[in-house]
Amino acid sequence: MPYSVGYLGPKGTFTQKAVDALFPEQAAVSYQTIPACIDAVKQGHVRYSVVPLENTLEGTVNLTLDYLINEKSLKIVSELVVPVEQHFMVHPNHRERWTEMEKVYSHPHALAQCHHFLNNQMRDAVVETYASTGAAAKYVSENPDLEIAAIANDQAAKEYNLEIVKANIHDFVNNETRFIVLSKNGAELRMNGLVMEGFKTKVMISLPTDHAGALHQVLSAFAWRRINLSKIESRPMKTGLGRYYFLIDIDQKMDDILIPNTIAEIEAIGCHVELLGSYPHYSIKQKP
Ligand SMILES: O=C(O)C(=O)C[C@]1(C(=O)O)C=C[C@@H](O)C=C1
Repeated sequence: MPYSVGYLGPKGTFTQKAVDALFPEQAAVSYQTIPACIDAVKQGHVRYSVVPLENTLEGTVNLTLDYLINEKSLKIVSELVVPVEQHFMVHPNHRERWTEMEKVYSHPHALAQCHHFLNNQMRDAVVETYASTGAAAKYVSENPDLEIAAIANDQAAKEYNLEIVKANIHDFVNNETRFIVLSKNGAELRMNGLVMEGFKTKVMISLPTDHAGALHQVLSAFAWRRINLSKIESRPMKTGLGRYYFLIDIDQKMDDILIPNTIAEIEAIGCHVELLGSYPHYSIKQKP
């Protein structure tokens, strides 16, 4: 049955690459911001939404995580890692004079992935953030008279008829972004055309105040059961200085005994535990 999928647009974003790989046959609906994508699935305008969660060079996309923490009605149902290659592009009129562009636009994460290039080759240009790489490329194509450039991917260059004047300007190779699929119905989502690499379960834990060694006890509840964790990070609760949520990725699927018993042990210390999703993960490999 056809359905629609929300993503951080417009056309030509890295999120669109993730959507094309995950949902090649469904209608993709573009939203201008990550919160708009999350609201669209929450309000039932789309069945799923795809948003970026983490990048190799820049780390967590805090906006996504902070929204997710507060959206109790949504769950992560799938995950896809996509290679990220950033290119410097201008309107074809400026092809010969690209080093003289006055402004460079892109998503903050994309700009942060290209520090060396910007510092060495575009030192005098003003760097300005845009809601997405695709939106930056679109703006550059719509303003051929301005001396401006965008950092975006090859699909954006094609979509908006821009010229890539410097390819692969990201600071380090193996640049990848992890995207998650959100839905109201928390059922795991397996993708047909992709090879599944494993399962994850993401939980969010808040510790009791004034409980010495609480985090140690949380981690040991996983450790003595030999449950592998692949990530632990903290985000502010935004209720007072020094108050943080801990987000933990468990390297296996939710089961009937092991993970529920671990959660019960953690809750017995006075922690609050919330399940953000138990889902398969996939990746698109880097080109050799
Ligand atoms: O702007 C885009 O193209 C996005 O899909 C967002 C995003 C991000 O938020 O990290 C995704 C991948 C790249 O790392 C740069 C930007």
